[in-house]
Amino acid sequence: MERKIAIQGIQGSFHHLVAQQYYREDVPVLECMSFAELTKSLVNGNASEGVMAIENSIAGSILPNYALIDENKLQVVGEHYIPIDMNLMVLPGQKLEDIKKVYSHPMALLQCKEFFKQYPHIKLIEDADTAEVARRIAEKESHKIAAVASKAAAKLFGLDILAESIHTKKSNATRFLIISTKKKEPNGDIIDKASLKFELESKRGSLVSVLNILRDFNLDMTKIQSMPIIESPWKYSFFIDVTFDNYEEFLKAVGILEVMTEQLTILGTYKNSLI
Ligand SMILES: O=C(O)C(=O)C[C@]1(C(=O)O)C=C[C@@H](O)C=C1
Repeated sequence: MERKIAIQGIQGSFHHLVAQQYYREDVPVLECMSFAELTKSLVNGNASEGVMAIENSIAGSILPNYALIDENKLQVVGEHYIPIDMNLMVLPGQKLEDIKKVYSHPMALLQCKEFFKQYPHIKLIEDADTAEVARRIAEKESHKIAAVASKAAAKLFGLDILAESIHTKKSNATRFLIISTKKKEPNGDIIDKASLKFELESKRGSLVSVLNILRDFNLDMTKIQSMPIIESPWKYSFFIDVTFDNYEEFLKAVGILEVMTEQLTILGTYKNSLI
């Protein structure tokens, strides 16, 4: 039997949408109610690959997800970007004036902060998943409560959309990683992006030296994220993404970075999906 793809949330969530676009419309999914549960399902072998949000253009990086990938020694085997459209939805018949509480995923609420400033009487409550709230409202026939979720979720659970596209900037987008316990199998895809992690001694110019190597070997850094090393206060590890045209040059740069940095790990090499 085909193994499932782990997603955060349920059908109708943005993770589900990504799984459908990245694999195929009817891909079998394993619904997980937290990112920690998602990574656990991969480690336990209950899913073959997972879809995990890593950064949103309005709300920023999901820092705990860097730690989850690192701690569980997972590999990044792909990436996918989607525009995110947030909608306020309710049980049919409810009006905006009736709404007292709105539940959604914390990243979703962050993306709609500006919209809710107009309605200070509405309480925003963080929940595990956008679509799961929509399903709960429908199943329990909850009044005075709304969800922030995708249009697909409203359709799936028969809710009415009270306000469309309520995210702060119209260009809202989220980057998702495709993760696995195994390295990417060659499947004919071009490999032109990599995610790396390393630690640096707190020494003048140590990060600049790394950046110079990236430049010298024609690697384009698309993202840098520092993370505190919890065992050593005020010491940081760095997660970087680079794109390149020449895989050999990438390998040469890695060889040098191995000497210049501490604990260099290749978190994955895969196809760049940002056009
Ligand atoms: O709750 C969902 O529907 C999700 O897929 C989670 C999630 C996230 O983790 O960032 C996915 C994309 C959006 O940025 C908002 C929420």
